[in-house]
Amino acid sequence: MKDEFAFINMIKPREYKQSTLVMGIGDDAAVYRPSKGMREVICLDTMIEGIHFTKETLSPEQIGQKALAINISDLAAMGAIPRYYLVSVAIPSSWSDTELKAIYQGMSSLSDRYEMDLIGGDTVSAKESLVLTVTAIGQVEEGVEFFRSQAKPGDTIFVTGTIGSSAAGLALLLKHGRSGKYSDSEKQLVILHQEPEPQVIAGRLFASKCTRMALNDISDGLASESHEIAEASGVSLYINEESIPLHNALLDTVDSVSKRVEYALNGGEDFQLIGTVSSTEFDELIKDALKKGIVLTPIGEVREKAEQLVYIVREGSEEPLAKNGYNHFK
Ligand SMILES: Nc1ncnc2c1ncn2[C@@H]1O[C@H](COP(=O)(O)OP(=O)(O)O)[C@@H](O)[C@H]1O
Ligand SMILES: Cc1ncc(C[n+]2csc(CCOP(=O)(O)OP(=O)(O)O)c2C)c(N)n1
Ligand SMILES: [Mg+2]
Ligand SMILES: [Mg+2]
Ligand SMILES: [Mg+2]
Repeated sequence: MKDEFAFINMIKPREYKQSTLVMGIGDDAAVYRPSKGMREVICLDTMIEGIHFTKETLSPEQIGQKALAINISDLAAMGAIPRYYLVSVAIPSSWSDTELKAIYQGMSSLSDRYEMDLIGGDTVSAKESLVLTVTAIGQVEEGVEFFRSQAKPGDTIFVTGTIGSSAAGLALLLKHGRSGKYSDSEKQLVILHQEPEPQVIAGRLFASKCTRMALNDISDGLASESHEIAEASGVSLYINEESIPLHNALLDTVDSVSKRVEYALNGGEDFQLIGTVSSTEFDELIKDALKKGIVLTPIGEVREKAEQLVYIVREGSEEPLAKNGYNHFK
């Protein structure tokens, strides 16, 4: 990196997509007009070299794409429409201009698909690891409140898509690296780790159909996210182990049933959504989702608060499920 300002000039968008933008990159701060009847939704997640990725697990494009995707995923879990994002990058000398450009290309290819604009950020040097922080801004209609605290006894617990693939893909990448030789199924798992698709269409469908829903995106694993819902709502969640949807590629690749379940419950980074909603609404929702190509799977039910927050139901017997999963300081 020769010059901070030349870098900013290089990554600066040539044009913006959002009509509410007043000032993008190039002033002290960005300015946009809020939209009537909508609430602003804002979140931030960081990815650090060595913790969230290495040069062996993700390509530079994938690092950028994933850093934005995990933030869009948090917006999706609030039912929001993605609009804007800001990027902070701390760059060590071990990263070339070409790699950095590719990181931004990864972000912009994803943001193009969601019509999001890059409207600001920060560029600093770092000693050892690359640190990439994305702030994402979205909007949701007044009244849509998909908070973790909204689960009620009798609700159906569901997930979008399949769970556990990302962790299985990561295990492969940590062993063989990005240029390892993979079977077709293994390759699918690797891609699911590297290029998660945030569930915006599902979030927006829920926002259009549901009045009350507890919703969370799965970054730390099903066990951890279900604990967050149970805790915030003051209820207990009962999850049927056999109902957890697994990708065919996971079934093909991992023989051990307990390993598959371990990936799904504690692996994390699937960036699918876990929700709870009244069972009558769920019956309608599952059909509406399918019309949009989204598969919702019921995986259990919410009950009155019991001794433990989350139970796993295996062959009819209920056992407490530990809040194991990704935890930065454990
Ligand atoms: N260092 C921090 N300072 C302020 N708020 C934080 C910090 N870290 C996390 N949070 C907030 O704590 C909540 C939970 O964070 P986190 O578990 O990272 O959420 P998620 O899994 O959805 O990304 C969020 O509201 C987040 O904004
Ligand atoms: C090299 C490498 N090692 C381990 C992991 C696994 N991993 C890192 S962070 C994480 C959980 C999600 O990250 P976090 O910062 O907790 O996101 P948040 O919950 O805030 O959305 C997982 C499963 C990885 N992706 N890459
Ligand atoms: Mg976070
Ligand atoms: Mg997150
Ligand atoms: Mg986390």
